[in-house]
Amino acid sequence: MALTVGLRPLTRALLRPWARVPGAALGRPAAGSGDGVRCFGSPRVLVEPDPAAGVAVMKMRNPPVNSLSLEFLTELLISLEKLENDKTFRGIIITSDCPGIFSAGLDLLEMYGRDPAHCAEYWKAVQELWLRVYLSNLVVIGAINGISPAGGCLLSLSCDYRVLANNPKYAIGLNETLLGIIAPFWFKDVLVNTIGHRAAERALQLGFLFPPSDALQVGIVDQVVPEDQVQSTARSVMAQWLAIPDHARQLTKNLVRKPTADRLLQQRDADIQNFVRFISRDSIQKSLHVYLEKLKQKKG
Ligand SMILES: CC/C=C\CCC/C=C/C(=O)SCCNC(=O)CCNC(=O)[C@H](O)C(C)(C)COP(=O)(O)OP(=O)(O)OC[C@H]1O[C@@H](n2cnc3c(N)ncnc32)[C@H](O)[C@@H]1OP(=O)(O)O
Repeated sequence: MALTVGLRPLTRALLRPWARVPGAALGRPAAGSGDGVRCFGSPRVLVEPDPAAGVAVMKMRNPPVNSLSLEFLTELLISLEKLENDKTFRGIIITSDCPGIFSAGLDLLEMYGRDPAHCAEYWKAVQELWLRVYLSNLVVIGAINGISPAGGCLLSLSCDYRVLANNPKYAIGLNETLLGIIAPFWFKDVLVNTIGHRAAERALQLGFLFPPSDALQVGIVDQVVPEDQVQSTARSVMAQWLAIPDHARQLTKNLVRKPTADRLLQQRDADIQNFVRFISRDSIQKSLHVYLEKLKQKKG
């Protein structure tokens, strides 16, 4: 899938070929490789390749909470595009390097107090990441090792399979209404596709964040395992998926997912304009302010 990112110079600069990880991560041998295979990535995305298996583990590390800022989204896109275009890889495992947090979702500071042009650029990058993950030709498995609200949940839902760590704190769901905002139609579509219409209707309106047992029951994740088994389980599941011939699996995935993706592809600009109009409203900015203050006060 050819994707073009209409970004400003700052973010375009990040789209240079395959930045190497600075500092300690640079050239660190990939876990379990033992043969000099090197990790690569960018400041916020660490990629551990296992070429023999055809698998790469992509670790998100945008501390403290892996919020999906514009820069982070851009780095994720670069990593995904690189892996997609490298015939070595047939599957990726997306996981977090931030303890207890998979991703806190979209970065509220990219939507609060920003001008319309920035909000538009940000939303375009959010769309781009979703399309890239959702329509990836690779097998994409989410090894969800932390809480995963809103945009973090969308990222998880866009994987082909989700393994969640069994920790009651690791809730997952589209909780936008709790912030006084709404999940866009394509977030909603993916949830409906995953858990069904009625369950999605309740979950979306009430902003449910499902703890692991409920998440499994409703089907928002495929498997719940002890925390120390998340990565190994994701690996075993990957092996099952990779046993299927790529062309057959890819065409089938496309058949199933294309209609959902097309709904956004047919109206991307209108969706951006709608987002900008919505998020710029005084009442929505006030809601975001209140929510951000709550997050601050929680710290005491
Ligand atoms: C038409 C369509 C219109 C709109 C569509 C918009 C769709 C939006 C989708 C989204 O994803 S909105 C984001 C939803 N996310 C959340 O609700 C999660 C909020 N965060 C939390 O609940 C908690 O931070 C936590 C993830 C449970 C982690 O808790 P912890 O106690 O470990 O950390 P703390 O709360 O102290 O946070 C540390 C630090 O990070 C800031 N933070 C947290 N989340 C975000 C975020 N999503 N964006 C930006 N910043 C975030 C938090 O304020 C703290 O900052 P500080 O250190 O400066 O105080």
